[in-house]
Amino acid sequence: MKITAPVRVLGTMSGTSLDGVDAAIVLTDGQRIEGFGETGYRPYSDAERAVLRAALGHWPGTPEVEAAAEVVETAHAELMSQFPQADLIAFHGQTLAHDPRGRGTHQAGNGALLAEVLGKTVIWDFRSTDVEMGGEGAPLAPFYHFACARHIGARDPLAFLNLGGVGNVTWVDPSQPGPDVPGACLAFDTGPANAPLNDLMQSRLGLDRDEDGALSASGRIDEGVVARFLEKGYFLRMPPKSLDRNDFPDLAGAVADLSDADAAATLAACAVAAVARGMEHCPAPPSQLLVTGGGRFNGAMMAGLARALPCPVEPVEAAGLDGDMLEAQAFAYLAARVARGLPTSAPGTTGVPAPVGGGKISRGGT
Ligand SMILES: Nc1ncnc2c1ncn2[C@@H]1O[C@H](COP(=O)(O)OP(=O)(O)OP(=O)(O)O)[C@@H](O)[C@H]1O
Ligand SMILES: CC(=O)N[C@H]1[C@@H]2OC[C@@H](O2)[C@@H](O)[C@@H]1O[C@H](C)C(=O)O
Repeated sequence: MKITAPVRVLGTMSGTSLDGVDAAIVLTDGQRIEGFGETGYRPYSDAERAVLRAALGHWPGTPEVEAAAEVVETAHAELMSQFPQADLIAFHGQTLAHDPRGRGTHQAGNGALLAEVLGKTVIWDFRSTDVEMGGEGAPLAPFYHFACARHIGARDPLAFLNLGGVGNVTWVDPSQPGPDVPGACLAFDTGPANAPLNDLMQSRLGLDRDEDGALSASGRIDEGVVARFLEKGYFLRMPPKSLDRNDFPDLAGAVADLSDADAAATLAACAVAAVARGMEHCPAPPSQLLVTGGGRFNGAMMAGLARALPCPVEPVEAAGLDGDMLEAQAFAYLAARVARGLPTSAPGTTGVPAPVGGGKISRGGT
């Protein structure tokens, strides 16, 4: 479909936390955000999550990935069918393995199949082209962060932080003419965010997460563990740079001897310290840090960020945005850009040598 005016794009995202699929409608022409529409969520069942978890780190062609793809496709088809009003659909899929400098990047799920089942145009496989062109393939939300900065009327540089399973930050200068020009965006993954804490809660207490960060807030931070964590090579690399969910396998072992509360406090502090270290790369001090993703509900992480950073730290809701849906919206926005032939990443966001548009377009119906 050729976009010339704003269309209703349904964006979907299945994040590294493996909790479920988010869906959100954005009215956009791929440049401006004209409005927001309905949203939805389809959680994975425990059995489905186990299939996804078993496929983490595996590559296409393995039975683990095939089983995961089926789970992802079924969940997305169910959720997407609840949005008959969508003109266009964005399907991110589930990242199972991400190794941009080695084997590439893989998001499970076949968008062509979804296009056929739903009878609508589906845009998918957003990351491969960027990686093929020498980029990190992630993060991809930054161009949408730029559009959000414009949408909320920001004039001074600001930063968006996503605290999902992994953390990623985008420094944005909304006074630039577009997200792909040099100096408009600097983005990268900050480090592990909720994933190690979730894994700790699961293995020690059989819980999915540290609700509101209560356990983290009750413990004592082991500063030695945090200091050793910051010595990892990843933090010495200049951005742009990206991570796979399980790129810090030693972190669980580093808190193994601590009490539940102290281990949780220390893992939350590692997530915060990684962000604070990352923010040192900002080209100019941001006027504020707007936090999206589930970690904005973790009181210990938010308090830690407020202590560590010189600028105000607030959830994106403070600016009228929806922190539960921002990433699903981001892929809706990127799909509109793909449909228009506009770039979706740039040297400042993924390290790709020149702005590039990713995404496969699969047409459904007649
Ligand atoms: N009320 C809450 N209290 C504490 N933590 C929470 C709460 N709600 C969500 N979280 C944390 O946020 C995580 C989900 O965040 P989100 O949905 O942003 O991640 P994701 O999109 O799966 O990951 P990514 O952005 O890395 O792909 C949960 O797994 C949990 O750790
Ligand atoms: C390879 C991949 O799926 N990366 C995710 C992950 O989750 C957070 C962080 O790591 C970010 O790089 C990215 O997701 C967001 C939505 C992005 O591309 O902007």
